[in-house]
Amino acid sequence: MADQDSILARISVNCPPETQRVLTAAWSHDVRAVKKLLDTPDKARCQDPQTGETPLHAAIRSCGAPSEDDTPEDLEAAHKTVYELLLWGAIWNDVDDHSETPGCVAQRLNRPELYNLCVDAGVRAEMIFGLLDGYEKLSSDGEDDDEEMANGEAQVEDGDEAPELVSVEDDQNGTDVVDELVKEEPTFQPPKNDSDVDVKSEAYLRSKLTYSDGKLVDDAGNGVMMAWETDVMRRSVDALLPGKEPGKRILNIGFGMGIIDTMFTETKPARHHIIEAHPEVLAHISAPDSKFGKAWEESGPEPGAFKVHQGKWQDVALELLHSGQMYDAIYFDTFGEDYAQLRMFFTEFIPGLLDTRGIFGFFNGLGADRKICYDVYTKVSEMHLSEAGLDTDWDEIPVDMKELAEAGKGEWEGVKRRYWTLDTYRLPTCTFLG
Ligand SMILES: C[S@@+](CC[C@H](N)C(=O)[O-])C[C@H]1O[C@@H](n2cnc3c(N)ncnc32)[C@H](O)[C@@H]1O
Repeated sequence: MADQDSILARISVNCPPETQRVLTAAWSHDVRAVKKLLDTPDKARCQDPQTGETPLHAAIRSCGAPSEDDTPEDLEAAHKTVYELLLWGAIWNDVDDHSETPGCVAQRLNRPELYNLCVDAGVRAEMIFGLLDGYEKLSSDGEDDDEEMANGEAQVEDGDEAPELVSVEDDQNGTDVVDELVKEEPTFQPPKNDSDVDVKSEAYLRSKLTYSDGKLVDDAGNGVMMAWETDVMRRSVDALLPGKEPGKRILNIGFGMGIIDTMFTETKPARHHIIEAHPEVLAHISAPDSKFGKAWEESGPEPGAFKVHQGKWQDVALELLHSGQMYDAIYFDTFGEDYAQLRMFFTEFIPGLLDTRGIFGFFNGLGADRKICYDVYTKVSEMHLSEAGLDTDWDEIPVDMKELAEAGKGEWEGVKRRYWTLDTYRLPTCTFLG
């Protein structure tokens, strides 16, 4: 086992004794001790303040890579420990000081059974978040609560902070004010990485964009669209229009560099609608040398058949829905929006806009900066798609990582965030069930 994975390297001398006890029990797969120590979810979520090791990391890491010394009993004990920790609310995606989640450790050590337990825990957690999200929207002050919670989670760096002096006031008689020394436990500060950049839709739609060298980049340096995705776009067109018969009705959401729209025009559709919201992309579309300007719109088989709808899809698609438009192929690829928006498109728009024999696809970049997140989101999106009455086929496409392997280099030169890190793209093809 590499040094960085040894118990000495992972449980630091600064680790509070209670956390140390849970980590050590998890590390040695002592299921009885783990059960005894875990009496609240907090315990299953404890972290070494220096290494960020959680009991879940410890239980997986201590297995090491598969070896001849493994016995079925060891593996069963490891499995049971991980299961017990998850039962007690251990968090599937906490990262340690090497920016690894427990699932990343299982993947690196080639422990697929433990990796799959982490994926399943991730799916459960994200499905529950999805439900809570839905309920939050019903509450008028949900957003404030969220903000307060986020602010309240400020973390203490390192273990050398001075104990904090707090005043405890007795409200009953208003007189008894006691100053108490409260020793705050040090907490782990996860390392910052480039995937922490949070792009917000409204800010993106106001940002300045640059088209250059096979890239569309916003003013914060985020890659909005990149030429390396051309193969994914080609395969998406193949999946959406098998046989490439002319005369299909196509809706594409998000123009970007116009890569997929150019491919769609080659199939000679009867209707080709594009929805785009960014003013600079729209200016690019209507520039004199654009293939999608006025002349293209006027070249459609009937007025309005070829059209760039200006505005956010949330508004435009609603109008299309209300006016009874239907499509044989719909593709969705926006930028700066969270998964909740995509899910809303699945459940609230696809059933009305897609012909019963139509095909829907989307750019599947969900969680693509970490394999376990990608695997979790594949399952979560498949479940939400089936809620919308859709059956999903996933086609695995190899991605040539030669020019994509290192942040800031190759294709990523001039791009802040490496939003893709995986050598396989999972392409979704969705059709109505039954
Ligand atoms: C990743 S690019 C699309 C790339 C495209 N598939 C191609 O082949 O070039 C995303 C596009 O979605 C647009 N967009 C982002 N949010 C949007 C929204 N709410 N409504 C409509 N378009 C949006 C962006 O401005 C951008 O042009």
